[in-house]
Amino acid sequence: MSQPSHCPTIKLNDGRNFPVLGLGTWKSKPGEVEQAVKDAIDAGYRHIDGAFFYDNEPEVGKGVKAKIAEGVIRREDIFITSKLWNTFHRPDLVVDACRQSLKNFGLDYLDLYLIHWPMAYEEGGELFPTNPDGSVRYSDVDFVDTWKEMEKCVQLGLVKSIGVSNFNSKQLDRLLKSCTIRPTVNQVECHAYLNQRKLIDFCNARNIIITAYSPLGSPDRPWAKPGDPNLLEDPKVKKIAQKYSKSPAQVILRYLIQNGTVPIPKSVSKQRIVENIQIFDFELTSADMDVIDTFDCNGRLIPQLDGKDHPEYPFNIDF
Ligand SMILES: NC(=O)C1=CN([C@@H]2O[C@H](COP(=O)(O)OP(=O)(O)OC[C@H]3O[C@@H](n4cnc5c(N)ncnc54)[C@H](OP(=O)(O)O)[C@@H]3O)[C@@H](O)[C@H]2O)C=CC1
Ligand SMILES: O=C1CO[C@H](CO)[C@@H](O)[C@@H]1O
Repeated sequence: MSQPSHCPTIKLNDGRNFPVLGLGTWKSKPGEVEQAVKDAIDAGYRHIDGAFFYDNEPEVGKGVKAKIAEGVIRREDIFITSKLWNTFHRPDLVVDACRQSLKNFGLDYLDLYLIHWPMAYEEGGELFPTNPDGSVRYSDVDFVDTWKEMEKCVQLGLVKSIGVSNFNSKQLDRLLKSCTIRPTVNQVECHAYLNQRKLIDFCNARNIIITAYSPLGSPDRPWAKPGDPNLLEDPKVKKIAQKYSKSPAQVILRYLIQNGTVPIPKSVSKQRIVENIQIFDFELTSADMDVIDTFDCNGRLIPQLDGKDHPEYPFNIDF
């Protein structure tokens, strides 16, 4: 392999360094994700985005530990994120859920632990507890109470930083009013079709970093239909890419970086993993940024419709 790329970091509001690009792992299967993690570390990635829900934490952990054993990285060189799933929001379940993710990875601390969604689902059974009519059974646990236990995970030394995912501005404001430890990150869907300008400004003003999930438009999302718009095939993106001798994915990721967000593209292909980190050697002009800005169309691809009737469903307001 060629020389690994160097990935810059930004500071979280708790003073820790956060690599500005990470490897996504949703849909990366056991059997392929361990190698993907190893390839990513060899390519220079120092940030892996995981979640209990992705059902692959043991394999992700194997990849990380193999690279530590080889001496390529030390534990403190890599930033590992996991997320608390919706069925574990009840305060008595949070610390144990965190310990379970640690056990899955085979690690003794996480760098970042996020509340995956603001909605709580009924505890104690399947990840999507369903009624006979297919609707999900909700729980009325308040995420503010869940957050207190996230803070406990920090106090216990299980995690270094905590944050949220899929929270809207109102939910963040409510959390900020009652927290002791402020959320460092809000991980949300963010790409050129949903550029999240207002939420980015809102979070920046409160020193919260936006992690951009589905940054490439999640072309492998299970519900994608033939004919759905594909960001990577957009002729305007292709034209910009040609100008810089870069790929459409590299242009799209660079756009997100220049917007101050932290993209976490998923790939299990070594070639694309390498490609996706080769974005720190060029800069899009403001004219090219403006062209990509015009794509914004509230094009939400991950609507989590099973939660849509929950009082804390985050996508019923502007941002
Ligand atoms: N907090 C949350 O609720 C959510 C978090 N996430 C996180 O964000 C990550 C990324 O989002 P995700 O939805 O997976 O989608 P992405 O936008 O990262 O797209 C992934 C898809 O793009 C392909 N791809 C990757 N690189 C390239 C490239 N250079 N050129 C062409 N195709 C490419 C991948 O294929 P291949 O693998 O074959 O290369 C895969 O099909 C997730 O994996 C997860 O970690 C995602 C959704 C929700
Ligand atoms: O991270 C995620 C990946 O996609 C899932 C299916 O919609 C989401 O529930 C989850 O937020």
